[in-house]
Amino acid sequence: MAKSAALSQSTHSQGSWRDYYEMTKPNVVLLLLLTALVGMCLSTPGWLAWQPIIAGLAGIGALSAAAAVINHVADRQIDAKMARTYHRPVSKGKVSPVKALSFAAALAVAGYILLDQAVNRLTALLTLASLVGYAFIYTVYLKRATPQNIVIGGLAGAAPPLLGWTAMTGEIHPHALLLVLIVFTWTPPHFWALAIHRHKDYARAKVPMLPVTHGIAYTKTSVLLYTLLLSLICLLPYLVGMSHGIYLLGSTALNAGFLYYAVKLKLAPDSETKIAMTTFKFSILHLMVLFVVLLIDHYIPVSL
Ligand code: HEM
Ligand SMILES: CC(C)=CCC/C(C)=C/CC/C(C)=C/COP(=O)(O)OP(=O)(O)O
Repeated sequence: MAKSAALSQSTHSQGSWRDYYEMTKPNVVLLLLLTALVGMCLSTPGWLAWQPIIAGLAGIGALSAAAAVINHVADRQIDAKMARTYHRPVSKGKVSPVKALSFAAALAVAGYILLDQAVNRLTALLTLASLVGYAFIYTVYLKRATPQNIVIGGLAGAAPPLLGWTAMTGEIHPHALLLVLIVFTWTPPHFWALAIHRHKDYARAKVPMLPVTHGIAYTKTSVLLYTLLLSLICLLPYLVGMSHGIYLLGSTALNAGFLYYAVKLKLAPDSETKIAMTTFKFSILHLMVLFVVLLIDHYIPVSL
């Protein structure tokens, strides 16, 4: 379903607010903000002041959204070749690259100034570094260069718990890095499950994602091994005394679920990719509930 013709630069219309909203990848940004909020709450024993929470989330959200918009511009040719993405506003020609980049610049400048002035400079700089990591290092370079693109590039998407933590304390704490490590390890099985389902898309667009370069069987094994690694890493918050009983039980149940799907995926025939999509969807539920459980456990510390 190649739609390269849709790239025609002469057909740009105004683009509706919906197009601009879609370019910010709102669902992804919402989950990123949940992980940032949990980083904020876990940084401090008691209740938090509202002002840095609101300013921190607005600033991190604006810079994340800006990164997503830049991704739409940088990837417009790739997106136009894939069934999943050909309808995106920039690849379809509904919003011009210049307008999209102006929107991204406005979001990025507003977000940076907000973080720098109303939160702290460390958080502003780390969030800007995450934008550069995702929008430029991952999107422009790694994505086209190596099947390890999302492993390395995943660091930017994993940063928000640390950004939330530094927003509250102004310091980089090992516990915050542990939360980053959890999201970092979660990213490969999250993405490769989808990439298995969409491997033909990526092959057509000549993007060297793991299922394209190393095959479906190897990618399934990688999903399973990273999910196993994730289950072990998720034990660390309990083992270092950062989290308690509710977290141990909740995270164990969630990781058992993720492992169940990863094993089912590995055992399914390579031609059957529906289970890959189920695994991908579960990965999103997994991370969302895991961070909610971290939050509940922080305020209700039950000893086990
Ligand atoms: C380099 C790292 C990552 C890659 C390559 C990646 C890739 C993807 C892709 C290709 C999709 C499908 C989007 C679509 O359906 O059009 C997706 C969906 C999603 N991702 Fe990721 N992801 C990454 C990191 C993250 C992180 C860190 C989070 C949140 C903490 C996240 C949250 C989500 C959510 C919530 C969706 C569903 C979006 C929707 O339904 O609109 N992802 N991801
Ligand atoms: C400031 C900060 C925290 C920045 C991080 C921003 C961010 C939106 C991270 C999420 C990662 C993500 C959705 C990758 C998919 O990109 P893709 O191009 O591989 O997927 P696509 O084909 O769906 O566009």
